[in-house]
Amino acid sequence: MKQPFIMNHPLIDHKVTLLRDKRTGSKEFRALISEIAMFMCYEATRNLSTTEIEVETPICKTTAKTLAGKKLAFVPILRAGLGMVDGVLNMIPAAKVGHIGLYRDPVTKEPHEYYCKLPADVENRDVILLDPMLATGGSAVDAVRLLKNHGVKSIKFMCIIAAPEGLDALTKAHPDVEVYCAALDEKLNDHAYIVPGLGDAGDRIFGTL
Ligand SMILES: O=P(O)(O)OC[C@H]1O[C@H](OP(=O)(O)OP(=O)(O)O)[C@H](O)[C@@H]1O
Ligand SMILES: O=c1cc[nH]c(=O)[nH]1
Ligand SMILES: [Mg+2]
Repeated sequence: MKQPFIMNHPLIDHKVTLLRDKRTGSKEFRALISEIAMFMCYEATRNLSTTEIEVETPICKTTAKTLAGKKLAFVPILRAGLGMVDGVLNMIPAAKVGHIGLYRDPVTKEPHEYYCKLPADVENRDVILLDPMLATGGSAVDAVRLLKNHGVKSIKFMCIIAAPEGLDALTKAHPDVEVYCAALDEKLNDHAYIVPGLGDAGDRIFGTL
């Protein structure tokens, strides 16, 4: 089983603290989610393969690295995952974007799928699944299953805050998926919200509190 990659970086910790603050309004919240996603994308793409090409600088000809290998797709889990999309696209503008719509039933906490639109060639792409919150893990487990049912073989999951329960569920169900998170919190409360967490990410991004 792969260990989750916890960002552990002062700039990210600072931004996550601002996200947690209940006084942070939607405009700033959205900007912070996007910035954190951009930083995280840097780590999640660290092992992309490169190849040498010839390039002529104003000084001389040389060989230099360029991205090689498979193409990427970002797949946000609606709604909250949408907040991470512009940050990661800032880093990799050529990536395709798929969407998986899931909402968590407020009573059972089980995820329900309501939308799925993926790039036609998704099975040939490295997919980075995006959702700021990994709580019980139900939504992430289902989203990864959906991607695998579409033939995707290489999947990374990027979240901003994870609960130990969600990490456990995701790594048990999908041990092949690498997980990147900005912060690993303490636990879930009786309503399956992350403690201390940041509240409901989707509602805070879209102002639907
Ligand atoms: O790990 P889990 O227990 O499944 O919980 C995490 C899910 O809950 C939230 O979505 P929500 O259902 O609130 O939908 P929203 O993004 O539309 O607000 C969050 O964005 C995750 O998708
Ligand atoms: O703490 C939580 C749990 C699920 N979804 C959220 O947005 N926040
Ligand atoms: Mg929500």
